[in-house]
Amino acid sequence: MQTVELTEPGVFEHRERDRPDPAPGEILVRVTHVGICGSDIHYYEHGRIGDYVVEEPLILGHESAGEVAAVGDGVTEFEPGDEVTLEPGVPCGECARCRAGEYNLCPDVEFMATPPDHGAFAEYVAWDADFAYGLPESVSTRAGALCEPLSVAIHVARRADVELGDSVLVSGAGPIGMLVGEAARAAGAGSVLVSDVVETKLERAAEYGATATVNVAEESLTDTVDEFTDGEGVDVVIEASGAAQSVKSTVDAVRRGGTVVCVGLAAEDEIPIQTNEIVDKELDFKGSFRFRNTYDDAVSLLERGAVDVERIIDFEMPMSDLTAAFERATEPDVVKGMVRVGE
Ligand SMILES: NC(=O)C1=CN([C@@H]2O[C@H](COP(=O)(O)OP(=O)(O)OC[C@H]3O[C@@H](n4cnc5c(N)ncnc54)[C@H](O)[C@@H]3O)[C@@H](O)[C@H]2O)C=CC1
Ligand SMILES: CC(=O)[C@H](N)C(=O)O
Repeated sequence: MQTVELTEPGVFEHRERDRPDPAPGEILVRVTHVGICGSDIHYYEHGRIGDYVVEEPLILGHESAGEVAAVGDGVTEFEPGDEVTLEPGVPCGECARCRAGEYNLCPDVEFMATPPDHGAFAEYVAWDADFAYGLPESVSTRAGALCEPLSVAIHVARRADVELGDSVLVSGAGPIGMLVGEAARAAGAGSVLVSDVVETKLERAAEYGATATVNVAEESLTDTVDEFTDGEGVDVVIEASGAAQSVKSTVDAVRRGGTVVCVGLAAEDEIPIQTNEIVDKELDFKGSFRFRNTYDDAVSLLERGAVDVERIIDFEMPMSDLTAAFERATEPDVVKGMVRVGE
């Protein structure tokens, strides 16, 4: 089968590998669509993310969907021809965090496209059937591939305990911020204010349903939030940019007794923050990491039309042009690039 592998920063090589056989409990999936994630771009440009270093050729891509080509022994829930989306992390199932149900925090998780685990820019992937989810006819594999970033967003909305009518500030209008806005609305948020520093991203956020937007490179976030909430502060802040200034400003933007959830990953290891304000305002200040138990709900949101992931996709290119697709995905206006695998 054809694969595309990152051999060094900025270099993809097209290679032939043996098609995998599905082991007992696995399905073999003919991959049709893979979204390009910011982490794929980071590996492509830098060959590493923190301690995860690409030392051997690595197949990137973890936002994937396709068609079942074969099933391994013991798999009864799928048959060849079914369309599926793949949850990219398979946890150990045995550690304390897995036993507690927090499997997204498993230290031994095998996560696609995270060295040394390969991802989905390949014609076929053999994957644990328990981490595959059937797509109904109304949900395409192109949309189904984006159950992954949608899952990140659903988990964030759950961590934030978004309640009916809540005012929510989402910082960062990349794919995660866009989908967080959608998940917050689906959870009942009354209003969603989106901040960014790129005007075109804010225009996209407004088209996508943001109640209001603020360009924090040009306007004061505090003044906008005050105006938006009559000086109260928002009920929930979701930090989805990873920008240090944005992380710091969460504490000012949220109301007393409100909730801040950080999903963005900062370039810095440490960001100074007003801890006394967190105490004085009695904030719930949380992180959100990947997702757990979200895929069924992500598929259901797409099936019901409650979330439209198509609107964040800027382009689709074939895997045979993966370098061009990655270069295009780095353009500042682009929110999400999609790769078509196979015919
Ligand atoms: N915790 C988790 O499980 C996950 C975390 N991430 C992280 O979430 C963040 C968002 O992911 P993507 O949307 O893919 O990234 P992205 O880079 O596409 O989007 C970030 C957005 O933030 C904007 N931004 C930059 N400075 C800003 C500021 N001061 N205020 C407001 N917005 C600002 C950028 O213009 C951009 O539109 C990244 O840091 C990523 O690493 C992504 C996936 C999972
Ligand atoms: C979930 C992601 O998008 C990210 N690549 C990660 O490794 O957590």
